[in-house]
Amino acid sequence: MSAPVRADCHQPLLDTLDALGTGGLADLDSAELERLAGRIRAFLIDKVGAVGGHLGPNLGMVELTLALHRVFAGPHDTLLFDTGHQTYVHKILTGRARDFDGLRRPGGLSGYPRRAESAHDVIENSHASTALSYADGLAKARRLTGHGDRAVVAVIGDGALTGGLAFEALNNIAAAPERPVVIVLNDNSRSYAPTVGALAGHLSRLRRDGPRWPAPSPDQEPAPDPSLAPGPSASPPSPSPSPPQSPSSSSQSASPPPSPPPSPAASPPPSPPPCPAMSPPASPRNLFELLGLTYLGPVDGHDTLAVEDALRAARATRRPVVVHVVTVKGKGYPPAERDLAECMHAVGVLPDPDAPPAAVPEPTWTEEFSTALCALAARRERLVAITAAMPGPTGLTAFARRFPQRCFDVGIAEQHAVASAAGLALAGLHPVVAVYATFLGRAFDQLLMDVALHGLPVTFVLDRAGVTGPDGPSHHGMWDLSLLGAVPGLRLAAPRDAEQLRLLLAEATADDSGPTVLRFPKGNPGAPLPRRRRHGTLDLLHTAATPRVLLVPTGPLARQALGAARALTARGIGVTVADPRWLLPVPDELLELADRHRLVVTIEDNTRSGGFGAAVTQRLAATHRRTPALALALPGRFLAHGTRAGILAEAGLDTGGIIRSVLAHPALRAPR
Ligand SMILES: Cc1ncc(C[n+]2csc(CCOP(=O)(O)OP(=O)(O)O)c2C)c(N)n1
Ligand SMILES: CC(=O)[C@@H](O)[C@H](O)COP(=O)(O)O
Ligand SMILES: [Mg+2]
Repeated sequence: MSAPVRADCHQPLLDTLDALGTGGLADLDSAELERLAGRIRAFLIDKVGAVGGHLGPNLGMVELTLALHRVFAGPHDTLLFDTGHQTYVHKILTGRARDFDGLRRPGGLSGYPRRAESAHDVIENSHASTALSYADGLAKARRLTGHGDRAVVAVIGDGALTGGLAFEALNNIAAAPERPVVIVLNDNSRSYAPTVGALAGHLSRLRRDGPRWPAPSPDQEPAPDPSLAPGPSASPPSPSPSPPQSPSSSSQSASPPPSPPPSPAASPPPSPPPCPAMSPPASPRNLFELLGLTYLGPVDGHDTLAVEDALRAARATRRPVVVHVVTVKGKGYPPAERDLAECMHAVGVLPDPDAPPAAVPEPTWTEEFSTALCALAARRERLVAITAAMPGPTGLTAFARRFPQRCFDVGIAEQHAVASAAGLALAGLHPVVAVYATFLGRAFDQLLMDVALHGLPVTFVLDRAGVTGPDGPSHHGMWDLSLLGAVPGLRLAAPRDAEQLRLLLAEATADDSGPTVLRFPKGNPGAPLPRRRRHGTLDLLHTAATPRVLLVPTGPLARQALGAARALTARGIGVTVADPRWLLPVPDELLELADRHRLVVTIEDNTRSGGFGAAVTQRLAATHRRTPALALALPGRFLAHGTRAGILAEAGLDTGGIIRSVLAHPALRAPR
């Protein structure tokens, strides 16, 4: 899969990586490590800036990942990365530097770990807060299968640690002191925005007041906490290195673990220095020690050797241990470090500073939602909004600024977001839960049993519904219609353009009968799609004197349906395009309209199984209607990363695909 390497400024890095071969990384000295880190950082800025991706998170991971690969030898040892968006350096160190020109592009390098790319990659799911659970399972398996020598290491961000699943795992990991797990907490004090909640406060105090690893000498000032930086600055102070610390608890020397076999990325690490086996201190100093975990840190995450020292000590404890690593998101790239909103968490192609300013882009679906919600909230005081650590990406930033008391960021905690929305609704408010469609799956039980069971008025706004594209299989929002179609009392709408988004949001937030849902994709709504006329609750966008085919698109796929309708009409086939607006439950008028056509074609960017088309087919059958129905949908498999347009076309959901599917249907060949 390696792309042809451009003879470019990164050749020294590529040469260094080639020379490292099997395990040379561990042999580099401090100066060589610093030079390598600088080259990797420049590589990331250049390559990610050219194609887009998670620049901020990965700039913060350079030294930490170098230390990880110097101490642990994958794939014999297992390195798990929570969420996985911060694994570009891991990929560079495991032989994939030459593939970065194709990062997140069709057929190119995934932006997340991918087992097909490397034996060093494990968790492909980009949904946060799962890595500690994998680690718990792996540690149990290693013990049962006699592979206790293979380290289990889980890197989790401070944001992902706010997810409930992470605490479920901690509860289990900490209960088994005999099962070693190395938990590396990558604490940059941010999710997208600054991480919220009591845990964030606790970590902030640990960064500021906690013991350090290594402990500062008596004459050394404690390292400043980058998250406490006063404000925009050229480069928030990174935690300064501090000298080694002897652990606080009673200590006896522990025999160093056997050296693991070499891996392509790292030579067998030198046997760690003898290090005291640690047990929880008599007086726990933090949440982790209260649970019985060994805690090492905070350690300066940009001092490779200090991190390495802490990781070796952690490995030597042979216990479940947390290594608290303090990093700076966007480290080493001032535009990212100065981006106080999101530290360039996820960027598109960075603009060429010498190029003329680009034209003002048209509003996105997210921006249209943001504007519409603020307008409604100004009139309806009962409206409150909830986000799971994504105020910016879900369009709640403006709302939070205008109505700070009515906007709640609960951290990466979708289940809590939905259950707390039930609480807000019980008290007479109307919560709007803004969440990516793919992440709602995590809170389906709360939606079903805490909101719908009680018939509570909560509106879910699902951004990134359908095919998202570059973020790969666990980011496409392609299951919500299947899941939500099963929820009693739930109403779901899909706006086809910005005007419908405004109208449907107003209708949804005015409905207090139970849960309502709006779904729209990533990208821009495009030009308005006016209706020709109403038909009951349906908007007819295209009509025919002698209609034969009824096209029923979901939301913005109306644009593709209209293109197909015009082409089919030109071939003498009468086509009606009906936009139901409210897709679920399937409107009765749609069934009646079907009676007047030879074929009903539903078009949805949801998986075929249990989607909108399945619901229409079910209702046609249940009402004894004979009009054949054809469901055009996404295939029932995980879809690799690519472009949104390319994936939709491959699924036959573009104009040409719709035309081909209609013409191929036998109902069109039957006598008129
Ligand atoms: C369940 C879930 N909700 C939301 C997201 C979107 N998301 C991706 S990365 C991220 C922030 C992660 O913060 P942290 O774990 O601290 O990692 P960092 O980016 O700071 O390295 C979020 C909210 C997700 N991937 N999964
Ligand atoms: C890793 C993660 O879940 C998000 O950062 C995701 O990459 C956002 O993608 P968008 O570009 O669609 O906001
Ligand atoms: Mg973070």
